[in-house]
Amino acid sequence: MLLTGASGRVGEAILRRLGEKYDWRLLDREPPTGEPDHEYVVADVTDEEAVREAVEGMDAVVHLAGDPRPEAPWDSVLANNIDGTQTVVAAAANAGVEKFVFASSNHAVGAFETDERVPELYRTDDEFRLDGTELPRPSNLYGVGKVAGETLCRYYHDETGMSTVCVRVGNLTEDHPPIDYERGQAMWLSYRDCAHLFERCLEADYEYEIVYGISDNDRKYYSIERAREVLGYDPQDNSVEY
Ligand SMILES: NC(=O)C1=CN([C@@H]2O[C@H](COP(=O)(O)OP(=O)(O)OC[C@H]3O[C@@H](n4cnc5c(N)ncnc54)[C@H](O)[C@@H]3O)[C@@H](O)[C@H]2O)C=CC1
Ligand SMILES: O=C1O[C@H](COP(=O)(O)O)[C@@H](O)[C@H](O)[C@H]1O
Repeated sequence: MLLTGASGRVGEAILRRLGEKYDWRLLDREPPTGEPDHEYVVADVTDEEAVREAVEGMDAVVHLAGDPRPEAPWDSVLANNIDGTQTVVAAAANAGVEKFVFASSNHAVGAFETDERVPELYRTDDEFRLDGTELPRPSNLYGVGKVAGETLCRYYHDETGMSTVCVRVGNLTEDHPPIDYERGQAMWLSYRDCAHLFERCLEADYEYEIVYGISDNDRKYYSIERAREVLGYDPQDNSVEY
């Protein structure tokens, strides 16, 4: 399995629980901080030759690398998130990789959080839900880049049949949900559920999917039914318990 952006937070959550389970090849533009437990490629995801070599022989690719900042400027979104994703997904599809898992974001649909809907939307008794079938509605240029990534995944799935899942990740934090932040609590993804969700993305059978990546929070405006149904996602954590 190839894991891009392996040295970041999502990579850490995945490797902490799934490090032993799979034969990983890690890729990041930052060198490892210590002696890595797995093969480690230092490369930028916009480097076509390095990416072509990195996907060789891989059954699956988990693509996390990119600029994670909601306020990321366009030049960074364009290079790291759009060009980078195109480079990785194209290389994977051309190399015959079977499964491609893309870390999309809540910001692909963040503009559904209109002034009329918030803050009630973030609370337990509100019934509004996004389920992945809605049209994209990005809240910033970073979100636009994630929508582009989802569309690239759709295109390469249709071109080559590579199974592709876009996980609209909520707010990943370690140990407990964000404090004094209702939005973050409604879209909390625990480290444990994060690893489990990506594991299901590597194990389940699917064609092209968009799912939400959050824990089973009482307060939520993202449905996790599709992830349950198609991937067998069975989250254990809930921000209400903190
Ligand atoms: N952490 C979260 O709550 C959320 C994360 N995501 C997405 O998940 C992915 C991972 O996010 P985090 O782990 O939180 O970010 P992070 O910043 O901790 O990790 C990203 C990693 O990607 C690497 N990277 C960035 N650009 C690169 C490039 N051009 N080539 C090679 N490596 C590159 C960085 O060196 C870093 O190690 C990102 O795509 C982000 O947009 C989406 C929603 C929420
Ligand atoms: O996509 C992302 O979303 C989370 C949550 O967004 P926020 O605007 O509520 O903080 C963010 O923490 C993360 O850095 C980003 O990659």
